[in-house]
Amino acid sequence: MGFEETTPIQEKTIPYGLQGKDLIAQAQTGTGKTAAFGIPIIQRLETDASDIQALVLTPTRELAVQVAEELNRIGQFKKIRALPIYGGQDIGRQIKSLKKHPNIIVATPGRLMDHMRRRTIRLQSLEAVVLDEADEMLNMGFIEDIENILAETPSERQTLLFSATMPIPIQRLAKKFMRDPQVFSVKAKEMTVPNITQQYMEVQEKKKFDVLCRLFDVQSPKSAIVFGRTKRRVDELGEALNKRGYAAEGIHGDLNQAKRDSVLGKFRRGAIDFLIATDVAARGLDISGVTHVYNFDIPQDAEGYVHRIGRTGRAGKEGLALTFVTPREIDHLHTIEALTKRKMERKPVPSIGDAIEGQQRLAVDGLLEVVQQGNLQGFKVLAEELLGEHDSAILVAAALKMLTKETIKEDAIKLTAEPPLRAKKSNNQRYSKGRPQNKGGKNWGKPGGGKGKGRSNRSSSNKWK
Ligand SMILES: Nc1ncnc2c1ncn2[C@@H]1O[C@H](COP(=O)(O)OP(=O)(O)OP(=O)(O)O)[C@@H](O)[C@H]1O
Ligand SMILES: [Mg+2]
Repeated sequence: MGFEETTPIQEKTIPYGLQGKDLIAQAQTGTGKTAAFGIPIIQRLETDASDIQALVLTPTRELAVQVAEELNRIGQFKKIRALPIYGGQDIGRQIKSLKKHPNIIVATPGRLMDHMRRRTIRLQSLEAVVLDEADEMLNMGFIEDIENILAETPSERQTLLFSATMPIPIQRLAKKFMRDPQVFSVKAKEMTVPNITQQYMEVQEKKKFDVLCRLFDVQSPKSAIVFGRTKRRVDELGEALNKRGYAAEGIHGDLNQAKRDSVLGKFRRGAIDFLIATDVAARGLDISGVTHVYNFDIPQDAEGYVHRIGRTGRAGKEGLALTFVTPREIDHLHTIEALTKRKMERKPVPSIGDAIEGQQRLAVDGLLEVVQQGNLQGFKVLAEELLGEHDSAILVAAALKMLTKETIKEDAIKLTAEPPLRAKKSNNQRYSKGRPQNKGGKNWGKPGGGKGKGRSNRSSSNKWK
């Protein structure tokens, strides 16, 4: 897989995982938690057992697919097979695949329980259960389902909990169905990785859309995720961006699965530059090359913030996260900062002039790239002819004008306003109590390493430090 060394969380947890011990592991987004549970589980499994031996639960369908793919990559030479089981997919097809005896099931709770009721999945031989995004899975929405599922599994199973956020009350709750778990958690100060630049911008609700477009023009992100609060917001925003000529598509829970798959597929392939999403895409998704995350609407809480911005800056790469905050939401922003113990840098709203300048810069870059590629022989005669009749600076200026995206007309588009989010009472106890076991690996988290840009990141030897 091109991995050259373990990440800190892998180094800490794999030995315990191999011993079959229970674990609660909190480590920053994009630091390889999937392999941290996947490697020891796969190492311990028997290849020729016909029962399901391990179960991974995830909060979303897309994450189930992604985790199953990663487990299949890890287990390929041992011939371990992981099967994703999730809602929105044809159940008959799933039953067929289940008959081929996968070793590991990666499931969303609802569809799994459906199979349990039909007796098409039995969990009586399970060796290990993983809750990926454990705090989310143990949140109100899922807890009952999780309890029902765990009740059907052997009590001597290994239970592994992983997430980038693990509030103390959730850890306490989790211990009830674990056996003397080893806890690895990061200090609140290190909840986000340092390679994500965190900024915010104070913007009035009705100005957000124009400011977003200007930002796109100034920053020209290669690949960005824009998070909105509601499904309506995502729909409207996607449509509005298309009208302005940006390659964007939306993803949220009301779209059918085929649509969700196709949108995410296009984004992964780079066929669209902007993914507009609700929090359905906030957790776990590992899409290489996401350079920017924009919080068009401020997230509900600090956990949501950590996961959303964690879609960029993964595996040691750099990323930029920018959060819009309306004047009435400033307090809410400060409660998020208080929990992550990290300040976001305040940025001024870019002007139309900045946007135009950004577009012109982009045109210049484009022109210079073509110059560098060379192979212009076919145009040279024409060029010389033109230069005989016109001033050279005028000619280049005209070419640049043609290459520059037309200045946006900031009118016409109106999104339905979202009411401001109110700051909840700050709850600093959520992370600061208890003793974080984060000894060793002291360099991890400090900027300096992992600066290598571009594709070859996986082979730069100190990227995890
Ligand atoms: N030891 C390693 N060396 C290099 N790359 C790695 C290593 N382990 C994992 N990766 C890669 O790092 C990326 C992020 O991993 P992963 O998705 O498991 O992160 P995560 O910690 O689960 O993040 P999140 O909290 O967002 O779910 C993946 O592309 C994965 O293949
Ligand atoms: Mg993950």
